[in-house]
Amino acid sequence: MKLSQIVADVTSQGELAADVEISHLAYDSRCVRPGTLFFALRGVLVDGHDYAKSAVERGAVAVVVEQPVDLPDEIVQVVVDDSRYAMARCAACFYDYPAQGMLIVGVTGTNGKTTMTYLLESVLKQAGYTPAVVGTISNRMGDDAVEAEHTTPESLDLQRILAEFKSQGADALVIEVSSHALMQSRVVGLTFDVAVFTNLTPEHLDYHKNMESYFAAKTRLFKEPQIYGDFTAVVNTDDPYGAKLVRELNEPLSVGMHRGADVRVCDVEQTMQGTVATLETPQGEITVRSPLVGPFNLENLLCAVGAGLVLDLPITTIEQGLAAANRVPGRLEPVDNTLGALIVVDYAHTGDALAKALEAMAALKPQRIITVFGCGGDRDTLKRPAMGEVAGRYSDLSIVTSDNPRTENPAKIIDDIKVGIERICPNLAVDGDPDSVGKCYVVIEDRHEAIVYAVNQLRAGDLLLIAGKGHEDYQVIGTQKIHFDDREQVRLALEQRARREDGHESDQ
Ligand SMILES: CC(=O)N[C@H]1[C@@H](OP(=O)(O)OP(=O)(O)OC[C@H]2O[C@@H](n3ccc(=O)[nH]c3=O)[C@H](O)[C@@H]2O)O[C@H](CO)[C@@H](O)[C@@H]1O[C@H](C)C(=O)N[C@@H](C)C(=O)N[C@H](CCC(=O)O)C(=O)O
Ligand SMILES: Nc1ncnc2c1ncn2[C@@H]1O[C@H](COP(=O)(O)OP(=O)(O)OP(=O)(O)O)[C@@H](O)[C@H]1O
Ligand SMILES: N[C@H](CCC[C@H](N)C(=O)O)C(=O)O
Ligand SMILES: [Mg+2]
Repeated sequence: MKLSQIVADVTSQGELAADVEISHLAYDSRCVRPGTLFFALRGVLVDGHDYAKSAVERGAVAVVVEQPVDLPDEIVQVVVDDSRYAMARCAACFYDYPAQGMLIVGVTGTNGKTTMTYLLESVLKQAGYTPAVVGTISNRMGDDAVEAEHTTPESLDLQRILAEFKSQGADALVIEVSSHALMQSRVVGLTFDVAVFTNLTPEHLDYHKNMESYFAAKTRLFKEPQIYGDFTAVVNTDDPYGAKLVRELNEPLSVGMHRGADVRVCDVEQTMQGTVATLETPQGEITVRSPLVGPFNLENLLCAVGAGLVLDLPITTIEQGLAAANRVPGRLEPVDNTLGALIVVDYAHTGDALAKALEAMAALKPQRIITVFGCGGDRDTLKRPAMGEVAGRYSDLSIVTSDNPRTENPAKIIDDIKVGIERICPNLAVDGDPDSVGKCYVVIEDRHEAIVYAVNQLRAGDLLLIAGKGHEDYQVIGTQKIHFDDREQVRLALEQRARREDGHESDQ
């Protein structure tokens, strides 16, 4: 495709020094090959403009830059105000505007996005669509999935992924829109038919600095109709930031437990088997039956109903779609065992998510709650003491361990968590003595050992929550990614315990 065609939306024709043929787009110099148009992005760590020369050495024939760089004369430089915005527009053109003609549903908020995408995928399927799903777990159509690197892909990758999905028959997209994505124009080029705001609680404050900027980032999706479309927003007004957002929008659809919400709960019954709820909506009563458990999932179900209504889907379609939705991998996922305990793996990796998951579990009134968790490295450090405090408050025994330490020292991350947990339980458990359990914690840095220890503590009637990694089948230690799956680790620990106990019995 000619450069002039690709950049037509971001610059005027006359400004191009020459028109060249472009066969590939890239924003990372290491991915450049001959015939590439390279986008220089200013990053948090480095400035892509510093890599333009290296991109050219690898075969880039043109560059999109925010200021001219020192390059050979034959390299065409397209100067724009914002390279990320320009990249999104150019990628949409290069991949032949794959989002055009698709029904597009966006989900933003701190927690519940992935869960919502599974619910909405099922509702859209019920309505006869062939939806693609883009989010934290994977980018997929049905069961055909590619593991995701980010919750929301970089615009160039997103447009390429969408083009592939479209060629395979996708006519709808359900996409998680992270705050990073909105700050970095990753979803520019998509015009939404509906978007949902789930909630906003502290997370990613390393990047956004404070809650107001985080709120501003998340809500850009709803406040820039010239970019993202003039759709009706679905907002969870039980959340204080959701309540603030509805006051700032034109005729959104509010959902919540409270009487003032457009979609509200009249009646609900929740067990470990699922949720049955009757909702009042502007279109009449809806009965929700879902395998999802816990009060927070009722919020997610309300949001999904709201989105279905905004899309004008029949009530029976919404009901059947929600009933058919699968449980989301790694979200309150039970692991079978013969100990008479409930063992659950969950992706809670913020203070609020951990509180919501533990509240849901506490409602089952287990004998004791044992929680294994850590916090990711190279991420918001403020959530560490917050998660520590929450775990301490709800658990009889907390086992503090590593999550994905990435390039940080795991012991330092654990020290940050201890600041919060020690506000609640200043006592360290006496190692190995189950009777020491009672509002206390232990530190076991190795996550495998932590899970083994937790499983060995379990008695009938106990609940074990292993939080933070959910569906992840890896652990990032330093810059290495090793295979690690909490669910597998639990099974291994259960087998080990069973073998040991069998051995003891046969000794007697
Ligand atoms: C904080 C953040 O969002 N970082 C993302 C951002 O990085 P950045 O702008 O800081 O880029 P940088 O690393 O400084 O590099 C600047 C530019 O130079 C280029 N470069 C760099 C080195 C080189 O040799 N050659 C080269 O061309 C880079 O490709 C980039 O274009 O843009 C990069 C290119 O797209 C992303 O890879 C990177 O994701 C990092 C790895 C990351 O961890 N992001 C996480 C925090 C993230 O995005 N999370 C959200 C939310 C998660 C959720 O709540 O679910 C997500 O959507 O996943
Ligand atoms: N509506 C909700 N409110 C609070 N916590 C929730 C809600 N929904 C899910 N959670 C908790 O948050 C965890 C993550 O849920 P989910 O993956 O759906 O959220 P997400 O917004 O996609 O997260 P991420 O930002 O990591 O992509 C769950 O495992 C659960 O513990
Ligand atoms: N999307 C989140 C996921 C965090 C998951 C947790 N296991 C961690 O590694 O911190 C992030 O990238 O911050
Ligand atoms: Mg997600």
